[in-house]
Amino acid sequence: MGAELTVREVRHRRGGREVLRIDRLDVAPGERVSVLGPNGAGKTTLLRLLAAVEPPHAGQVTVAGHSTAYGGVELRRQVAYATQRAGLLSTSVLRNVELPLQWRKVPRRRRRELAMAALERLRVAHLADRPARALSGGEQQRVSLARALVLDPDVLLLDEPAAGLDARSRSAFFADLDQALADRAITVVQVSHRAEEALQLADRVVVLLGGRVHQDGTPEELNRRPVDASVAALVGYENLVDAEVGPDGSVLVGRTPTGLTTSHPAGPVTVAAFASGVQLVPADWPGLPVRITRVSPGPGHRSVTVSGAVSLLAHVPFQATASLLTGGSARVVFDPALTAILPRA
Ligand SMILES: Nc1ncnc2c1ncn2[C@@H]1O[C@H](COP(=O)(O)OP(=O)(O)OP(=O)(O)O)[C@@H](O)[C@H]1O
Repeated sequence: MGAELTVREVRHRRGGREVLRIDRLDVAPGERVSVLGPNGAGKTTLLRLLAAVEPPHAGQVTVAGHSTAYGGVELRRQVAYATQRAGLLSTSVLRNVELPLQWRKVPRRRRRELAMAALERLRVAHLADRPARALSGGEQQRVSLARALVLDPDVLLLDEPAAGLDARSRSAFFADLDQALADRAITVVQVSHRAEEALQLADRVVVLLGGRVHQDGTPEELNRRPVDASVAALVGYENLVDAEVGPDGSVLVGRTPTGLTTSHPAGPVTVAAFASGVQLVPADWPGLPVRITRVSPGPGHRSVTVSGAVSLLAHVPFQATASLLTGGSARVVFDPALTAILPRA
């Protein structure tokens, strides 16, 4: 059973400056929470407090009902913390994973069995005899996770676990991590500044901005209903457009209807649109009139930038782009399923 984590009225300073201010944050036993925030948002600071590396300057953090202020061996046994750098020792991979078991005085044979099983779970058992420092970044991340999981912790804290991996290795890594965690009710908190990482594995995503919780919801809620433009940008909405809601609920840019409607009251809003939700239609169709300023190939689509009534990035499927030429005219229509209407700050 994973452990419950609680954060209450926490204030924490670094270099004389308050960098974390969280009144309340709870993580239920077995829950998987991602903390998403830009560089410097306070993510690592929060993990360090949860890991009892340091106590908060004010307030309280508890793990399984015990305050981290007192540290303690029992608390450290329950929590595994994989820091941003894999931090492996310059011995063999197997030895790196065995070491925490040796500190716990696990007999040698059992140690080996458990370490090999952990390496197998992360698909790196074939590297057991290799020097740990001579591995690729992705291999080191896997070994580091095997080392964290070998003690069967109640809580796993992960700081940017897939940092430095390419897109393909990243999704393979998360798939294997998911598999490794599948039969365990372990509480997981992972931090990342990339939405595509934060949204994977998570039951819940906590958005941290300037040391404060800005939004707390399911990956679905974050995607569909970011609370404002800063969260929308973090989630990956490429376009943020100033717009107005008319008295009938229609959304206008300038005075031109976008085709979107909303239950927001009349007044200024921001339209957040994924580039894949921006459709370009012929210039004599209804929509926002634009001129195509650039067309460039992207993975599976063309990236098209437009300006005019609105400046936007559109991802247009290859087969639909034959008539899209730089300098040409078009109209923009939004796909409501890939668009969110947000209050304007
Ligand atoms: N040793 C330190 N001394 C002074 N300020 C620090 C120190 N470490 C971090 N900070 C500051 O504390 C704030 C929070 O840092 P933290 O490392 O928790 O952010 P983060 O969200 O994890 O960032 P990143 O994504 O870049 O790792 C930042 O403004 C940072 O500049």
